[in-house]
Amino acid sequence: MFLFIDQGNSRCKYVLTKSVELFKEEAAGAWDSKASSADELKKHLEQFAGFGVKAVIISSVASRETKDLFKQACERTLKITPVFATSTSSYSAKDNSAIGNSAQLSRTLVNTYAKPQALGVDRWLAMIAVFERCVTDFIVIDAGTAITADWVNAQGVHQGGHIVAGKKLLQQSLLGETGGIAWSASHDNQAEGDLFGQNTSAAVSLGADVMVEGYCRQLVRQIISAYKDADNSNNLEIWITGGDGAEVLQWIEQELKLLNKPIKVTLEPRLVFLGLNHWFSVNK
Ligand SMILES: Nc1ncnc2c1ncn2[C@@H]1O[C@H](COP(=O)(O)OP(=O)(O)OP(=O)(O)O)[C@@H](O)[C@H]1O
Ligand SMILES: CC(C)(CO)[C@@H](O)C(=O)NCCC(=O)O
Ligand SMILES: [K+]
Repeated sequence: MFLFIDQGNSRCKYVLTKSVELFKEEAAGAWDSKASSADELKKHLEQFAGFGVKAVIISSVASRETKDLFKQACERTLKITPVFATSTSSYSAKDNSAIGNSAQLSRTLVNTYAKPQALGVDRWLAMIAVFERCVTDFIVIDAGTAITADWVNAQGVHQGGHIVAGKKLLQQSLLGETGGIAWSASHDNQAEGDLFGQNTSAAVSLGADVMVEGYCRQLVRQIISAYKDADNSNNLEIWITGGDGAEVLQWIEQELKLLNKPIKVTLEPRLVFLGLNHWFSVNK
């Protein structure tokens, strides 16, 4: 069995699979990333002890210390040293005629960061997964604790991206960093209000909703504007993943409809895992 792990800022998600080639999920689940003391981590990993795990492959955006803690816990409980995926300067796609790639035998995804490893590995893996499934320009949006959007052209060159705070981070930054808001919110039993908050909790949470909706809609406008002079604006796909992907999909689709732009949008919750699987296929 192979254990694939996506260690995000809030949740640690896993997939167990018998075969890297087929990547069929035998089991999948998640736990809270914050609960990461050595003991708690050990408990989480012990659930895999009876599965005959041969390798542990991990995408982690955690700190060096948290990664080390994970490595030690893995070595103690499963007797396996996990392999951590890293962002690299390029990735060569498999020859895949199923997606219309018979003409271009070698396709390469290019990381344009001056320091390639500085690009979040989850972003890189999500790009790899889409690159393996799409031969046009694409945008990949990962809506997790942070929301990231990355733009890759048909030649495979990363054009850059955005990193924005997701809903929970937006709320935490207000409630955590400003004493007055936290004090006011501490008087709220529950959020009151529908469109506009009638107490602090609701004002902060409804505001965060509008921020995320606004970012998604404006992102679509920015993309459409970038393609306005191109005759190939239909040669663009949008791919979405992450815990809040379904909600982001809704805003993106509404905005595209409003602008009458029939761009193909795909929600694929497993993009980071699919990318991690491709990464492992070439790095094992
Ligand atoms: N079962 C769940 N538990 C917790 N959050 C969930 C769950 N299902 C969906 N979500 C949503 O997922 C969001 C977190 O997304 P995700 O799990 O992709 O983030 P993450 O683990 O922090 O990853 P990253 O740090 O890579 O963004 C939360 O804001 C929440 O709204
Ligand atoms: C932005 C996050 C936190 C998203 O999970 C992650 O990709 C990350 O830590 N990135 C490093 C910074 C960068 O990608 O430019
Ligand atoms: K993620």
